[in-house]
Amino acid sequence: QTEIQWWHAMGGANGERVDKIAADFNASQSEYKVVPTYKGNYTETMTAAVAAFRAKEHPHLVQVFEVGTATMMAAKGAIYPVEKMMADAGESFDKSDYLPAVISYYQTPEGELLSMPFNSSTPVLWYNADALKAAGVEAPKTWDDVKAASQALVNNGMECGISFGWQSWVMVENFSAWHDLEMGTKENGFAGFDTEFTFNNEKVAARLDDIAAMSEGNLFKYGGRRGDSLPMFTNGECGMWMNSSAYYGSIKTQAGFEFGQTMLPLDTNVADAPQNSIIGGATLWALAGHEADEYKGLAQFMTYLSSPEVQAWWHQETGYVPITTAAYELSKEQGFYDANPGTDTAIQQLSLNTPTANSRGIRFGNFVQVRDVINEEMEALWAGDKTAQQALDAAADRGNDLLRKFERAAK
Ligand SMILES: O=P(O)(O)OC[C@H](O)CO
Repeated sequence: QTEIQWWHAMGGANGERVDKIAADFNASQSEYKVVPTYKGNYTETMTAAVAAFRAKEHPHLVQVFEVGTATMMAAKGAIYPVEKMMADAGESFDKSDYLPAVISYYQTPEGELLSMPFNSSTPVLWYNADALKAAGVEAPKTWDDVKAASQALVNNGMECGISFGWQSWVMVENFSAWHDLEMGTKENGFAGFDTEFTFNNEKVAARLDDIAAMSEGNLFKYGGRRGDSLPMFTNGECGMWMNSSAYYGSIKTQAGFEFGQTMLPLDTNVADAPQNSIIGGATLWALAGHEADEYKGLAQFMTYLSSPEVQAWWHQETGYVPITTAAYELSKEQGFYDANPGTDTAIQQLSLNTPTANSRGIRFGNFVQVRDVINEEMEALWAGDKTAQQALDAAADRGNDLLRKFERAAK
């Protein structure tokens, strides 16, 4: 049997689901064996793969989060563009089967698809339906609604109104896309690596200052950089939580209350209507330097993984979006959205309008490091050490240095 190594970043229940996908594929044929290995969180998995490539001990397939795209693209010689890999392996593959919001994020300017869509998400607003009902408020649609609902929740005895995680993704990257604001020049980096950040504008600053002010009386409570604040929501401390649609699986098993999800709130000072949100999550990158026969097995596995049945199952279990139209249609046919209202929020948000240059996505070099910088500066804001403008200006300056460093290295 030919082994195919798959490094991934899915811990807990999602790790078990990844194992099941591999095991089911392995049971479906006898030539190949996919071996999934959990390598830590997204950053750790990506770092491990880069180090392994240098040592020539790299896997065939690695899961990389969306902000690692520019870095992976620049790692010439290390990656095997998935579209080419499928063609070379003689595996039939049609890009148009996949969601445009996902495909467009992972294509070169010439239209070549670099990595295989697998677990794409988008941030949504999760709410404790029981708590909102008890406080006499509806699920919020605007930031004014969010503030009013937070106040009502706290007045009604809750410890906190709202929290969020992945704050650069939710409150800078997606806030910008949702309100059709530019995050950086050169079409958010898609038109070239010689780009500069522009997210330090007064609209983003005003919203973040307002959130910082909501710390008063715990209308807002900060709870960490990734999904760390999930328990604050599921334990019933905060009535609302903004984070990835992919927390669906965890919330379903951990929340002892009726919950719902709705679209990201609109800042009516910035726009009259939302644009569209952008994806997060990860895709699967084939790495170069293995045997042709192994890629043949990998290509077959890619086809299996993208099948409507596997994708619909993964989507319905996890809250990641169905990455193909067929998986979305199958989920509709299976009655998933009727039985679980709100579970199509992510896909609705992603396809709300034709994306603009501001809402297609972002492609910035060194963005994994830039996110650390944005996290640090936002934490200075939440701690009351900086105003939002000061924090954003510092993040943009430090981020621009990282962009220049990336540009120099890519030349
Ligand atoms: O929790 P995920 O997998 O939806 O990912 C969230 C962010 O997009 C990671 O960059």
